[in-house]
Amino acid sequence: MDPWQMILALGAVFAIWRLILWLLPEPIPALNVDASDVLSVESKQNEENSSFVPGSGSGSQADRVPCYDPATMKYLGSIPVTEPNEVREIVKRAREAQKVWGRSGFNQRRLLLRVLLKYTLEHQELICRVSAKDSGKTMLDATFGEILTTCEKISYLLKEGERVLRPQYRSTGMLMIHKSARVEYHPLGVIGAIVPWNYPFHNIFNPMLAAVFSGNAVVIKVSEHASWSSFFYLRIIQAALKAVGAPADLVHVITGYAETGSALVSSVDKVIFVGSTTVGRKVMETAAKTLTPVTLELGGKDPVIVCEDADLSQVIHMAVRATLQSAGQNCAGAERFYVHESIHDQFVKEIAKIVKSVRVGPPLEKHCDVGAICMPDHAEKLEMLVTDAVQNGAEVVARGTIVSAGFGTGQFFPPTVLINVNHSMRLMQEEIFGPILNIMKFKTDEEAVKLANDSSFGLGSSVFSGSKKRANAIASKLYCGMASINDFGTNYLCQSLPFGGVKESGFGRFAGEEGLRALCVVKAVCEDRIPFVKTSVPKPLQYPVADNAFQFQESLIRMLYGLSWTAKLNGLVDLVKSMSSKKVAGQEHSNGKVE
Ligand SMILES: NC(=O)c1ccc[n+]([C@@H]2O[C@H](COP(=O)([O-])OP(=O)(O)OC[C@H]3O[C@@H](n4cnc5c(N)ncnc54)[C@H](O)[C@@H]3O)[C@@H](O)[C@H]2O)c1
Repeated sequence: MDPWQMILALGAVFAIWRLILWLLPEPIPALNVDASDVLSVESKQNEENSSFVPGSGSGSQADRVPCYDPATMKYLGSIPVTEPNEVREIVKRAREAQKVWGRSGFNQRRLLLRVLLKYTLEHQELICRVSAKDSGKTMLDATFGEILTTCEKISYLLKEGERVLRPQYRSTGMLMIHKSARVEYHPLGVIGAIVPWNYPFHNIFNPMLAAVFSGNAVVIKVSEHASWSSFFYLRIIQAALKAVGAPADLVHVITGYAETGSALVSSVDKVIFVGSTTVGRKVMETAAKTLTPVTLELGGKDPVIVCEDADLSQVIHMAVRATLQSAGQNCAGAERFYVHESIHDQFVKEIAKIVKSVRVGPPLEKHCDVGAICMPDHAEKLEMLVTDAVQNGAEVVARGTIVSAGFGTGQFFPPTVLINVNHSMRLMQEEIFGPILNIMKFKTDEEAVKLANDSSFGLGSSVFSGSKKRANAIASKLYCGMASINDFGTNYLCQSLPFGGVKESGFGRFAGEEGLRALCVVKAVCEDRIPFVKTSVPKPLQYPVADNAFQFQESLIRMLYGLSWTAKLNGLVDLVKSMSSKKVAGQEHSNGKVE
């Protein structure tokens, strides 16, 4: 065999080996996560059957967070509050862990995500059941908001995360043509995430996945209204960290109230706050003291515009899911429907028919379409908003049925359809966060845009029309962070897209390239591109500067930025002249005297 044949044969063996490696699935460790505490709650509850009365009874002290199932009001136990000094200690530990993790390669980070994906896929039912117990949602709502969203996020990070975080080369322009310019994305350090209760699993996994993939540590403050599930979900993450050899202190979950959240804001390198506008303002105030950067993902009042040429058979079902998913407790839920007057009655009739058939109740005990309202007293607030609207001229055209009798004393609100609403009503101004479908008529596209923009929020939006051109034209005029054309909420399932709002819906973006890079120190780096070519200070500009230094600089600027070739040429001629001038290089000043 001659040397060339040898090289070719070796090349072929190597290529086949790589192909086999590529075809064989990478072994992914299976996790052994202890779920005995969350699983045993049900049998314990059946024995004790203890109901929880908010503000009283076991575990309602300030140093414990009482937990209960909002669909049955059965007591689940209590979780200790993380005190501010403990928060600072936890952040310190996370900081040490991050120093190690920050040096990890993308292969290890991807393996961590694959391990988590495998566990999630194999334990969908358990994860959803635990979430349903803690937040009162149905298993179906949990598969959408907890599992589907999390799997999509992992899938995006696996496919595109490394590309997004790799150094990005930028143009230099004529002036710096001898340079190479790039942006590097380095981990910020410790990310603090303060999250609400509406999706207990996803709200922990969402910031955690992005933070650890970008090389950060993360400390997540969960809501006092969904703390019970958090330690089980944390155990999944801890088991995954261990399986891939990552530091145990990389991810923490803390529990408690405002004081705990405040302590986190002032200890970390960046805060992702997901919650109400009122608390978002407080978080920003605290962050201002330490100049901690914040991303605020706040409330919404998303409009849905339905034009007369829309496919009604599609829109109807979309509209109901957009309002009833998780009993309407979604930041980007449909809160205002603007329907063209020519199809208004038909739209209302079909929506009303569906909503009348909807059953509301404890989702783990009875077959229901809609689960509980998580926050105590919120069902009463929803009823009060409906009453206020009716007193001001609105009409209730349909309500769902509560089927909870005999199955618990949970917090339920029947899905409600209202027409004849207007913007003077509280229900069209405030974030509802419940299963209420408000429908208003519009005549022209301009009117629809005006109505949709008449809100203090600006998170998501939807436009339905048979004409894509028309729908896009309307969507482009909406002042908000996200728009779905002929669909609802799909932006969040395209994890390549940034998620976030304007006005009282907050600022900064989560998800997508923007969200991932927002967890990084964005470092601009400039270096020589051509070997042996360096920047040197031209003679006239060296200290002590020449008398004609200004003329030199002025000619240079004209040469570089002149608006025509003749102007550039003129600049060049003057530049050469100024260089050859006798007054170059501060010769008159060389004795150091001022003349
Ligand atoms: N835009 C989004 O991505 C998004 C997603 C989900 C929910 N939300 C919004 O969340 C709200 C519902 O959730 P919620 O009722 O749990 O919100 P919330 O604002 O009452 O609480 C959110 C979190 O902030 C903590 N907190 C309270 N006071 C604090 C303080 N002073 N400093 C620091 N942290 C503090 C809470 O303990 C909780 O963990 C709705 O307005 C909804 O629109 C927004």
